[in-house]
Amino acid sequence: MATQLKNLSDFSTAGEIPSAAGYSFGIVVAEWNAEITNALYQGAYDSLIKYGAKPENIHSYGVPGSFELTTGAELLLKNKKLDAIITLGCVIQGETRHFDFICAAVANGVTNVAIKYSKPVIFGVLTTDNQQQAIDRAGGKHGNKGDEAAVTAIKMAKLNETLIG
Ligand SMILES: Nc1c(NC[C@H](O)[C@H](O)[C@H](O)CO)[nH]c(=O)[nH]c1=O
Ligand SMILES: CC(=O)[C@@H](O)COP(=O)(O)O
Repeated sequence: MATQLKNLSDFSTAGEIPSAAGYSFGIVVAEWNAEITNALYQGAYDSLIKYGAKPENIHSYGVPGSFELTTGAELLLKNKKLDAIITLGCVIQGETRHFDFICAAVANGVTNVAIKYSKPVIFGVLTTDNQQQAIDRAGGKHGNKGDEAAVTAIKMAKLNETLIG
C-alpha cells in the first residue's frame, strides 16, 4: 500500500504553510483511546504554535467519544469567534458494526457543521483496524494525524480569509 512507503505527515511540508498568527482555533478531542488522542492533540497544538498561533488563541475541549466531536464543533462555532476547528479522535474496529456507524456519523457530521457555519472543520479522526495502526499515525512511523490536521486548519483559515476578504 502507498501508506507503507511514506510518512503521512510529509503532507504537511507540501506547499507553503501560511502564518497562523492572526487566527483563532478550536480543538475538540475525543477521550476514547486517550493515549492516542492525547498524542494527536499534542501534535496539533505544537504544530499550531510552530506556525505562529498564539496560545491564547487556541481553545481546547474534550468530548467523551468521536461521535460527540460533531456536537463539540457545533458548540464551539456557535459560541466562539473562531477561524477553524480541529476535531481529533481515534476509532478502532471492535467486534461489531458500531465502528462503521461512528466513523460515518462523525465524518458526515463535521462536514455538515463546516457547511452550516462556513468555517473549516478539520477531520482529524483515525479510523483503524487495530491499535498499532493508530499508534503508527499518532507520532509513529506514519507521522501524526494531529500535525496534518493543524496544517490543514491553517491553510483553510487562510483560504477562508482570502475568499471572504
Ligand atoms: N468505540 C469507540 C468510541 N465509542 C464511543 C462513541 O464515540 C460515543 O461516545 C458513544 O457511542 C456515545 O455516543 N468512540 C471513539 O472515539 N473511539 C472508539 O473506538
Ligand atoms: C468503534 C467501537 O465502538 C468499538 O470499539 C466498540 O467495540 P465493539 O464493536 O466490540 O462493541
